Amino acid sequence: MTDAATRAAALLHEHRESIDRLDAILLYTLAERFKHTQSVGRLKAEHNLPPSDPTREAAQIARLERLSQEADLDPEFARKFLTFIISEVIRHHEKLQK
Ligand SMILES: O=C(O)C(=O)C[C@]1(C(=O)O)C=C[C@@H](O)C=C1
Repeated sequence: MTDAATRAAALLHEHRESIDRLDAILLYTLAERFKHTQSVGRLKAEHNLPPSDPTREAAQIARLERLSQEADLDPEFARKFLTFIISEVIRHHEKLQK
């Protein structure tokens, strides 16, 4: 291997270590979020509240779009990501209401 290729391989390894560390953070963060939403789902089921709350979602999306601009992340990606997670949460809430 040339020096340049060795340096590139070392850099790739470092980036991949960071990526693995960040993926773990994302996963644990998501698990913690789901613990809170499970509690919300139980509360909603106990009090006959609807699984989804579009007003709350609109506020969350607006906030995330603002944050993603500050964080230099594509706001459209942030919106799709949150919408994907919330749709899974709503599915869990609906199951609790059956
Ligand atoms: O805050 C709520 O009411 C929730 O049920 C949680 C949550 C979310 O995952 O953030 C999920 C569904 C609602 O439509 C809005 C928000």
